[in-house]
Amino acid sequence: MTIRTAIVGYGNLGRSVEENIRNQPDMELVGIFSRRAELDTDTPVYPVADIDSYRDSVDVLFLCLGSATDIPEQATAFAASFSTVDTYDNHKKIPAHYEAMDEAAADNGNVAIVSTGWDPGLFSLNRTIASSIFPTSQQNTFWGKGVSQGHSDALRRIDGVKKAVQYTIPREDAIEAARGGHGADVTGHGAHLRQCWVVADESEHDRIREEIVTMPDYFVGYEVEVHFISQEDFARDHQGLPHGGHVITSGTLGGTTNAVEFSLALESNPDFTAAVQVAYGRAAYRLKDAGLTGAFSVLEVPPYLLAPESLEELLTRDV
Ligand SMILES: NC(=O)C1=CN([C@@H]2O[C@H](COP(=O)(O)OP(=O)(O)OC[C@H]3O[C@@H](n4cnc5c(N)ncnc54)[C@H](OP(=O)(O)O)[C@@H]3O)[C@@H](O)[C@H]2O)C=CC1
Ligand SMILES: N[C@@H](CCCC(=O)C(=O)O)C(=O)O
Repeated sequence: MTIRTAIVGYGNLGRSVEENIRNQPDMELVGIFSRRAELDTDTPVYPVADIDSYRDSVDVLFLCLGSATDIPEQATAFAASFSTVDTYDNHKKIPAHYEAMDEAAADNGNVAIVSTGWDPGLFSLNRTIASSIFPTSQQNTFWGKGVSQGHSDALRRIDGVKKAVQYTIPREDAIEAARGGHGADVTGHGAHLRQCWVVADESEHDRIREEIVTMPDYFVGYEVEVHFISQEDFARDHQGLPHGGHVITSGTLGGTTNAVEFSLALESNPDFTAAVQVAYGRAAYRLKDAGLTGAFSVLEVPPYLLAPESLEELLTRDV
């Protein structure tokens, strides 16, 4: 059995999904759908406007679009025609995204796995598992230092921005406080600096800075630095896409203090995010094959469905 996959949107994440699928034993890549006519790839490229004519030749469509504007505007139309897997990461709006994808997918007999990746994604799973272990717990999430693709995409959607990247920088003292069980006063907003490096014409700097610091969900409430630099400096200093972070949970059980920490250290945020997304693609295929439809979050997908191995093999190897 070969799962016939396709990609919509060919940026950092789309390129990493393409490369990842090449190494999957049970998947093939039918093509890439893009708004742009020409892409630098050997994979067949099709106009996204024609995507519906490929309904019968694609089992799972990977949505590799930006979360700031693309996914809210386009994702439900894709879910009406295909089983999909996305990495939508605007946390406040995930419940509404889930509901919209559920309706679009269920009405058309498809599966939509939403908000995979690592945060949301593997961090979400860990937050739920760790907090379920304790009757009461203290839980803190830290990101970085690294490139948030979601925040960088949001910067690039501002008119006049030619290039942009956003580094999320956590306060080390806040991480240590959480590890010591003293994270109660640590908030996500207070524990991170959002550092933006932007290329734009000088006449636009003031307006762009204002749009960044007032952007809801992404920047409001955080300490934000905005640095305008030249194309040359951007090309020299801001090509890497590392990231990572920690979910730290602690609680007391019968008078003893116990802690759980889940950490990621990623040399490439898109390569890792793509790897998670592709594994959930296998699950999407299997859920649909089992007759299920509608939206699923990572909390609702049994982990064995992610693996190419059989449940019997996993019981022997991993349990
Ligand atoms: N859940 C998680 O853990 C994570 C989630 N993400 C999510 O992934 C999303 C995508 O990130 P990323 O791939 O870095 O975003 P990009 O900005 O690289 O790509 C987003 C879209 O922009 C278009 N695009 C890309 N490059 C160009 C270009 N040179 N010129 C014009 N258009 C271009 C592509 O669409 P088209 O081909 O149609 O032009 C693409 O799908 C983020 O918004 C984030 O939300 C990322 C990391 C972790
Ligand atoms: N969704 C993030 C991954 C989690 C890190 C994060 O949320 C941040 O740096 O703000 C991303 O787009 O890179």
